[in-house]
Amino acid sequence: MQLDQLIDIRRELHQIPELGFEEYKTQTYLLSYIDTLPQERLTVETWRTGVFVHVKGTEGKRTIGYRADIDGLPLTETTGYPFSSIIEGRMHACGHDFHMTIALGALTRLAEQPPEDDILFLFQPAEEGPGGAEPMLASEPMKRMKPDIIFALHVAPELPVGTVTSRPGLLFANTSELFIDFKGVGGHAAFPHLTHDMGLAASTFVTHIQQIVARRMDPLDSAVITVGKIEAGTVQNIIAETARLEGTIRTLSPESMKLVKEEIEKIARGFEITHDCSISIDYGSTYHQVYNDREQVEAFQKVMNRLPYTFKEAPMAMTGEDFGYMLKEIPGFMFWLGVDSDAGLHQSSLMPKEEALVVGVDTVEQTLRSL
Ligand SMILES: CC(=O)N[C@@H](CCC[C@H](N)C(=O)O)C(=O)O
Repeated sequence: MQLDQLIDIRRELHQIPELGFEEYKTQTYLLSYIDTLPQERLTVETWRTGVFVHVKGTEGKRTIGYRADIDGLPLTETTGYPFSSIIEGRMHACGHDFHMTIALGALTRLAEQPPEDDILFLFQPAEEGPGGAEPMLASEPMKRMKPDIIFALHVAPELPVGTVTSRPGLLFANTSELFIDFKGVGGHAAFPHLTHDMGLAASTFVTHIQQIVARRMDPLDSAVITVGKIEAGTVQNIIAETARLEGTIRTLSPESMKLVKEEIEKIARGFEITHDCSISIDYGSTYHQVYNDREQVEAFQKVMNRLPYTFKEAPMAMTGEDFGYMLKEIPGFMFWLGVDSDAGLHQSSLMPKEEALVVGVDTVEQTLRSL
């Protein structure tokens, strides 16, 4: 499969980003592309808005799994691409258009020239939230076709095209979403002493919880608490009766996640007294850490040594990935693929270099044939 064909697919997928478990157009696109491939060795099954594609190998002694996530983000694109998102307020700002295109490219090559092992492609919904990997793993088709080894990639804007990185052990963090609702007494802007301002409570809370990382965590450990959305009040001259914070917690171990949550809850109890309000906390979805199997990363490195690309050891990152749930049950690994973009992941001007698509397809295809 040539670069120009991959670019066409990527651009078509880039135009139709959809949120988790709403990937209807994406699923239709994937199915109609897969339908154009030689079908002799393929079994295609849908699962919710995702797709499983099983490729029957010539020997079929093992099954190797490859997972591509398919959802977009709630973000308005500012790339200025002529093939920008046509879906209002949605963007492929985490490279899942690349992930899907690379999977389709590798699938095309394997459908045309069969591998020895059976291969299972998983086009997985809802990686950005609420999490598609865990339910897909528990699904009936997955139980029936469960791979012996599994891997996945993620685009890396900070790496040059042609560079691939990974590491044995911990690659990505434990994550937990964080939703905090404040309820107090609002009122007239001119009489603050008669109210309990939830705008003030929530904004102070944001700065207070940062002290957990600075003063409650072991400095040799690490954590991130990010509040990505703050909402309070209705108009400029009414003191807010309610406020809501939305964020995410990242830690290097499940134990540290427990600690951070306990500390947030302690601060919330204190705030209920000092700000005379009630606070409720919901942790939304949580993702298990991405922990790479040493043996599989070493096997992957050997594959990379045979390809005309550069393999380097990756540092750990505080990104989260629900692929961690798959790696908890199936030995395997995740790797970063360099795509060289000035703008980073989750930025509205992310512009990965399309030459990286071929690097991705070569890497995935050769790894599926040789692990
Ligand atoms: C690779 C990547 O960017 N993944 C997301 C996963 C989000 C998990 C969840 N919605 C949360 O925010 O905790 C990330 O933000 O790291």
